[in-house]
Amino acid sequence: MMEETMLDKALVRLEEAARHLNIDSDVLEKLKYPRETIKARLMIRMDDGSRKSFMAWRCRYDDTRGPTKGGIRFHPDVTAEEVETLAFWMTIKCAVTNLPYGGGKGGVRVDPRSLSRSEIERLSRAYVQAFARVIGPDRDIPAPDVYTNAMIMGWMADEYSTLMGESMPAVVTGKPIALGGSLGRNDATARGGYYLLNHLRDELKLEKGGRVVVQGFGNAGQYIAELMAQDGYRVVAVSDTGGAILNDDGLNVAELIALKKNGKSVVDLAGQNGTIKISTDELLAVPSDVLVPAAMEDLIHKGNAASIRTRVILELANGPITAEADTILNAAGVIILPDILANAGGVTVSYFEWVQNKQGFYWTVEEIHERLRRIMEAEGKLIWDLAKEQNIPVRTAAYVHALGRLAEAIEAHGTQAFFTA
Ligand SMILES: NC(=O)C1=CN([C@@H]2O[C@H](COP(=O)(O)OP(=O)(O)OC[C@H]3O[C@@H](n4cnc5c(N)ncnc54)[C@H](O)[C@@H]3O)[C@@H](O)[C@H]2O)C=CC1
Ligand SMILES: O=C(O)CCC(=O)C(=O)O
Repeated sequence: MMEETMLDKALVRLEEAARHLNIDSDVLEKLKYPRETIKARLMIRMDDGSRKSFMAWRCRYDDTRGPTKGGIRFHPDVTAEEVETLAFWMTIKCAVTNLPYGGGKGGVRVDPRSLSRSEIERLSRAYVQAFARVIGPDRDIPAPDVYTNAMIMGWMADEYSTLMGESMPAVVTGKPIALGGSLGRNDATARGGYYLLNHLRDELKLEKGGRVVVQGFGNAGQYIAELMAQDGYRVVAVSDTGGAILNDDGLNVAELIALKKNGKSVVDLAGQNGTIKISTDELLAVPSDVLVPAAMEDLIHKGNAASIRTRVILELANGPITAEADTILNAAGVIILPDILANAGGVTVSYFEWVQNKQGFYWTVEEIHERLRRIMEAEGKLIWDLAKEQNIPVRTAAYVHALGRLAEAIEAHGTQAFFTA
């Protein structure tokens, strides 16, 4: 028997949602496979004059609802299958928030920490050269993800514009403001999750002063810690690849962010003002009101799920909880606000950036925040109410919500031909 792949495991959640809807079997057949996954070997010149090559992928999973959209990840362990699974989640996520997009994702197998800034620039430009026929402002629109950032998106947009011979900022989102980026994209993933949590605060019985634990302290993790601390929550434990720290009186989030900006790990704060170093598994067992996974997939699994002492999980990471762990946590009464809803703020503000680029007319940060808040609250509440009405986990409700929209679009398309790679 063939081993179940990461995508197979992700699809189980879609199949479960389909049981709550009366949809044509064609819909599931269409959503079970990526439309196309392209791979390329990127060859770049290193600073010492040598050449080095890196595997890279771009997956356009489904474009029924619009151009495919999703980030590019630079990570030493990235695989084609991971990229396809992340692109599948993007397809569902864009339908959750009703953005006019399908789902895509990209990856380069590289440890960017081992490259210089100019090597990363050459790699980013090589990615665009390799995938120039795949991406495009009305075809497939990349954005940042793990270990990529605004600077990289700026290089990518610039390379694409150079290749096409005209300014095309709408090909990539998450760019620097000076190159057509949107105000509010930097903290959008965390802010969207924060608006959702805040809107459901009464239902979740959350109170100011509540304890927050954050796994992963990058873009999503730092901003959620900052927003929650500003709102009176106590961020008691955080982690990164260097390890984890705990302070029951609350960590100094601003100090931690400054530390990270200087290229250090959160564990470098251990030993100061009652902050202690703990293991990454101990982090999950720290009692909290809200646990925020903001690192990588599958870090919460059947081996550590039972140790988790929290009431609410806000999934800012994509796919941080395995299906087995999900079952354990649901049985324990932990409410999980799932990735496809909780972290949709990032792609939502990416959509705003794309609209602004196409219009050539830019919005204030207040307008961005207000539009983001409205979407997160409206979609979040519909999903929450569906979960209560049907007595199903919020994750299943989010899939049902998205699948309804996808089914409508797939059926409306009729017998559109599609090809798999
Ligand atoms: N950046 C964005 O706009 C969006 C990101 N996401 C998801 O959020 C998650 C985090 O992404 P970003 O914050 O953008 O990445 P990032 O590259 O800014 O930060 C990743 C962080 O995770 C930490 N990390 C990695 N492996 C870890 C481990 N095993 N244990 C603890 N910490 C670990 C790293 O040290 C780093 O602090 C990913 O799942 C990503 O797909 C989701 C939606 C949008
Ligand atoms: O901003 C975007 O377009 C996509 C962000 C992303 O990769 C994600 O939501 O996982």
